[in-house]
Amino acid sequence: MTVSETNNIHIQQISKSSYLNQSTATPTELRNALRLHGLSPAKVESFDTQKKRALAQLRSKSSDIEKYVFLAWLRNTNVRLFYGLVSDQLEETLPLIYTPTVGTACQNYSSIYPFLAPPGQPDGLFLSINDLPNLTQIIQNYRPYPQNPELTPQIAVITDGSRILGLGDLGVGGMGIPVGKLQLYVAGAGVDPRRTIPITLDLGTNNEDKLKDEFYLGLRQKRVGDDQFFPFVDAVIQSLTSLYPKLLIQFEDFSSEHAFQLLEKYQPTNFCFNDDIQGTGAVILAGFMNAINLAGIPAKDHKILFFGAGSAAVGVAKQLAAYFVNDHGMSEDEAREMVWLVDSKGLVTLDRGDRLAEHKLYFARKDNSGSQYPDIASVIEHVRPTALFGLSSQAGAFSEQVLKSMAGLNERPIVFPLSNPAYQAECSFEQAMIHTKGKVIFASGTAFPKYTDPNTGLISAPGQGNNMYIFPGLGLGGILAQPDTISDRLIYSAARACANALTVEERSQGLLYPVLPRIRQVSAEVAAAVVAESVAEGTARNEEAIKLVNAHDRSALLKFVTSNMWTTNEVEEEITTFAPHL
Ligand SMILES: NC(=O)C1=CN([C@@H]2O[C@H](COP(=O)(O)OP(=O)(O)OC[C@H]3O[C@@H](n4cnc5c(N)ncnc54)[C@H](OP(=O)(O)O)[C@@H]3O)[C@@H](O)[C@H]2O)C=CC1
Ligand SMILES: CC(=O)C(=O)O
Ligand SMILES: [Mg+2]
Repeated sequence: MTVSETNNIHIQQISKSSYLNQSTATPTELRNALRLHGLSPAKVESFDTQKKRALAQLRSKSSDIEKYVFLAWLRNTNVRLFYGLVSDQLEETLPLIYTPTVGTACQNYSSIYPFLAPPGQPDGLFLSINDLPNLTQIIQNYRPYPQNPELTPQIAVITDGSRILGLGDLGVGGMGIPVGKLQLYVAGAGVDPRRTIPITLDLGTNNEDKLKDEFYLGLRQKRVGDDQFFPFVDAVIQSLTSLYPKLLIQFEDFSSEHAFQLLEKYQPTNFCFNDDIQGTGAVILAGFMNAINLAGIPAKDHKILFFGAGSAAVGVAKQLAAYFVNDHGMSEDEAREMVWLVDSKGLVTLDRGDRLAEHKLYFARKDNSGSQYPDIASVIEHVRPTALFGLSSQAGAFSEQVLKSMAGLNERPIVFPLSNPAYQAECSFEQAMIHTKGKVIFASGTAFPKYTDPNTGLISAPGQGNNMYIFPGLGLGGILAQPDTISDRLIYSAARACANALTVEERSQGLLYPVLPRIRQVSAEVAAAVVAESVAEGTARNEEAIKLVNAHDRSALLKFVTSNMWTTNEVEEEITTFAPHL
């Protein structure tokens, strides 16, 4: 092929590239040099004008799902404009690309799918059980940015759609979650969007409504059994890691038993973590560290009740137990006894008479003297908790009576209804404020509006205890340090960094988590802590990172992290490489 033929291919690719094409903001000289002239109207506008128009269009949509579709289309046609808009308007756009709207998008995924992405611009990578013989080839088909074949993927978020937020089994509709999480990696931690792969494994669905839906786009069959599930996941992991040896894999929204089994299997040997178990564990530990300062009760005097005993609850419980051991000198048994779990049958005890799932055994109580506590009210009376965490997907489970009981037992009750999306939360911020007379220390999984006290006019802001404050920074730290595995120590360091990321002003406002517009700073702190811990435990392989950590220069380490964060400016820099004479 001649040089001019190669250039022609590049030029055609640029005009079609969602990454490089800046549309109406492309300067005239570039339009001429790259033969883009005439492919958009004559006016050359600024990036700010483009963002202003996009925001106006976004706001003109009448429903959140229309806004989701619009934003997905924008991301799949103009990456720079999408991330520019999202970064400028995080508080407005995050609830659209992430929880709560992503939940609605997953529920309706098969109906909206054709409108999310133009042909040839995949929304993510779909791997079905029937693809087993050709996985390696199919994974390589995922090339949304073909003009940069050397940009190997750095992070994959993988789901099988079996437990999407608190909405259950949504089959291939689960794709919205890896897509949403990876957008947070980019917007929240500056991972290069071209180096991310959202993956949904299609192993069937047990959702009868989906199986009956004529538009459902996944395999129309029940989920495969464990005899096929585990070998298939294994084949996917093997193919991914043989193609991309440095790829970090984030497991997301697998049903709880599979989530624990996959983590147990892959954590010791593979570069991976489970967001629902470890990411949630770390973010709630961070919020709890800050909450106990507000509650004014020594850590050792807390009694922590979990409503829900799945991957998220047990993940958080384990992280809290590690905190009591590491930071408060408790023995493992003492730390374990700080925790009570409630599942759909009531307080989890060893002698309840049913066969407990493996992941519940560690925290199952044996001090119940044969008594059983079948509902939340009786458990609260029995335990007298200082902190109540909801990870049950049972909307409204923290009733007026429950909230009043918590307020009766505690000067400052800690109540975290963490289930997603908002309408699955165990209570709202408003309910918590009203029924505890404003005493509550609160965080929820999905953001709730601020509460204005009708008598005093005082405005209170709720915390958002969502793993989004951990996984982007944890992933970036992992990518930068390059250990072979993500150890428990790295997760713990992420939690501590997140807790410490509050500014003096945020602390004085009684916040548990930093405000959302600071998510990149938080991710930088988390990533720096992960890099430092990786060096300390001797697993980091990035020489520059090792040198910086060993020099004990925190600001240099933070600078190293932030200088590795992708920004929309990189698009402008890259496109000019195609016209070096300009
Ligand atoms: N804020 C955040 O960052 C995160 C929030 N989450 C949210 O946590 C929730 C749970 O996730 P996960 O643990 O993976 O899901 P699971 O479905 O595995 O767990 C749900 C748990 O709730 C229990 N439960 C169900 N109904 C009741 C009831 N009526 N009374 C008491 N307990 C009940 C279940 O009991 P049983 O075991 O008996 O079935 C199970 O233990 C989801 O809504 C998810 O969105 C998850 C990750 C992160
Ligand atoms: C936030 C999240 O990961 C979940 O709800 O599953
Ligand atoms: Mg999740």
